[in-house]
Amino acid sequence: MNLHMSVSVDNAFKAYKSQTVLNDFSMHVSKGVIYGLLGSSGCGKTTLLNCLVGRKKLDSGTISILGINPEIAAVPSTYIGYMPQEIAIAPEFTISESLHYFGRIHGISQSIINERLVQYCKLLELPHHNKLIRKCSGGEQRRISFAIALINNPKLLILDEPTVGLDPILREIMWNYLFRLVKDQYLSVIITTHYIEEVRHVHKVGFMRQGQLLAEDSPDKLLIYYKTNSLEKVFLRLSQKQLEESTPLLYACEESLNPVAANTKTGCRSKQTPYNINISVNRLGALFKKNFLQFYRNLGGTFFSLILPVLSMLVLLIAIGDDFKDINIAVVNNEELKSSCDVIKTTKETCSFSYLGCRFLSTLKEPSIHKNMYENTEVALRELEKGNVWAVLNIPKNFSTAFRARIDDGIHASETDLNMSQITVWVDFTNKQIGNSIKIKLIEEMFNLQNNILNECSYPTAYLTMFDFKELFYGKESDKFTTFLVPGILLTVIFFMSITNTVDTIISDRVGGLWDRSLVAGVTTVEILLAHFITQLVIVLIQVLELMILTFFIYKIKYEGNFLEIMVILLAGGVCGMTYGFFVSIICTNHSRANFLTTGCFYPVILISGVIWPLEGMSKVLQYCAFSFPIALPTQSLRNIISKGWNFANFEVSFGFGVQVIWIIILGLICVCQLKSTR
Ligand SMILES: Nc1ncnc2c1ncn2[C@@H]1O[C@H](COP(=O)(O)OP(=O)(O)OP(=O)(O)O)[C@@H](O)[C@H]1O
Repeated sequence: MNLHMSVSVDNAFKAYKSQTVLNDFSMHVSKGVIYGLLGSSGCGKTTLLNCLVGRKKLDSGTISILGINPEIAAVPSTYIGYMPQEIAIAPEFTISESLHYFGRIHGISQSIINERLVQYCKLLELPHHNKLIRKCSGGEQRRISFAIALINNPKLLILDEPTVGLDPILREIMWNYLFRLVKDQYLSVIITTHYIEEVRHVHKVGFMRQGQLLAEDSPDKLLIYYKTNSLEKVFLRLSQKQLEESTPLLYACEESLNPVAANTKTGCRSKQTPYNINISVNRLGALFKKNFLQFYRNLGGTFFSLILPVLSMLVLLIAIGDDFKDINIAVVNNEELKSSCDVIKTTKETCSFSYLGCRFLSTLKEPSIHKNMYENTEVALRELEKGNVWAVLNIPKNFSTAFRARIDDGIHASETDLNMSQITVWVDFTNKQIGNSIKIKLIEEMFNLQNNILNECSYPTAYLTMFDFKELFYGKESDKFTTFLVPGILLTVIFFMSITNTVDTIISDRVGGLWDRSLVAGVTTVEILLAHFITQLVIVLIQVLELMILTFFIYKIKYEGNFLEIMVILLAGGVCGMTYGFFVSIICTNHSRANFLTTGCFYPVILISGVIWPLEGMSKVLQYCAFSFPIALPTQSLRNIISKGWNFANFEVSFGFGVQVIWIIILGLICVCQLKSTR
């Protein structure tokens, strides 16, 4: 180990799938120097820096940072100050909150952070410290990012293109400050830049091309060696030489011959660092504050999380499940003139077999049925054909007398009487729900009319009645379709809201680089996941409570079972959605992919999970598929608690809950494994 070395990289290889990005790369940075890493776009500079700070892992080769091999032991995060290429600060933070967030992660006291905040604001000409990051200009954001890299007074500063977007005066200020830090604090700096002449005065430059280091030395020595006055020309000459020789070429100063480098051309795969499960209250506190600020400063997200679930449920409760209204039907009453029907309204109903058509029609009332009287069946049927009515009723001429004959003569009734005592109905079944509702309504009303007449005449009512429907244990005939829908919709709303919230926050952090920057600053993956988990759990809890208050207390949907058990199933649904959200955020690298994966599973889940249509109406294969989904069986559990009053002691309830727990465990494990293997 060379104690004068700040960073040594030896024989590094790194590939993304088939593309080799670092190809036998070696580089050496002494303590107390500024090292300018130069290279064309896409040559692997950022990849190298990511490997140095632990964001990525080498496929083979060795890295030593301040004498520590990060493959063997973690480099203390307080040693390194890191400014990534992306801004990597939460846009919802203010400048002050950004510095406090990273300072707190590094374990720096509030008073010191405040001191440094004042110092950096002055030095880097930052706007007022209460200004939101999203309202700062690109150059301001870059300077804030630079200040964050300095907040922990690091021994090694790694800066990925820090001067992009800065005006020459600010660039000058930044460079002067770096030279002062190196002089005063014996700090080492690795800096990448596209502006080659910018590094003219650094202590050492490294030229990188196609994953290899072409040369590293002081700019002066390189200029003398290549007999030119421009570093740009040096780079061009080196590049040409590499093309001509097409073999690794290294013009190296004596430092590159250090013993570590010479002895470590192992070519073996890097060892995985053990998964860090340390949890610090300080870092968790910083993460919670970050999550809270991101939540409440994001008005759209807050609205989405807290108002939308209630709105969705409200729409369901108002729009679905109520009885149909104003269904137009056409009626042809051949029995009597229309005016005769008015007579029976004032006539006391006795055992009289007259105007039965009118009596039947008087039971079909507004608001559900709207009757349109016609004198002629052909005209009525034409209305059905035109789609103006949903059904046509034709009451025969001798309906009442034939009805009496049917009752009196029983099986001896003539065929004519049997036919004449039947009302012919043509129904438009293109809308199954409406068609069936008309059918059921007509059958029910005819059943009531028959019973009334038999009662008036003191005949036994069982005479014409083949079924005696009774309500016993569960459910009432008067229960609306909403009662069936509520459990599934509650679970689905919670499940998908939870997915969307989780995906939105995590992907934003990952894409913006904040996740990785926090890791480099010392936060562990477990802490990030735990902080997200607890924050999301609080949001899910609020969502569950507002949905339950709306459904069961404001809209007064009856629930037979235990309120707390309903809450447990809904919370588990939320956690299930959250773990699926974690999974989506980990495997997707951007918002649009995550959206496809989230919305892509919405319809299959909602359609085949028995939320809208009973599972019994599906094929067996589909039913088994649905059972494995995180919504189907839990919906049945919830339905059993709400409608039947069952509890967790009942297998039908606990099994659905078990499915949720299994989903949570499996998805959680996949997330942890995926996070371990993605570097
Ligand atoms: N996660 C990734 N997956 C696949 N390829 C990647 C990934 N990250 C980088 N690359 C590819 O690796 C190569 C080197 O990328 P890198 O960002 O390290 O280059 P760079 O030198 O920093 O470029 P620039 O100066 O433009 O930022 C590029 O071709 C890039 O497309």
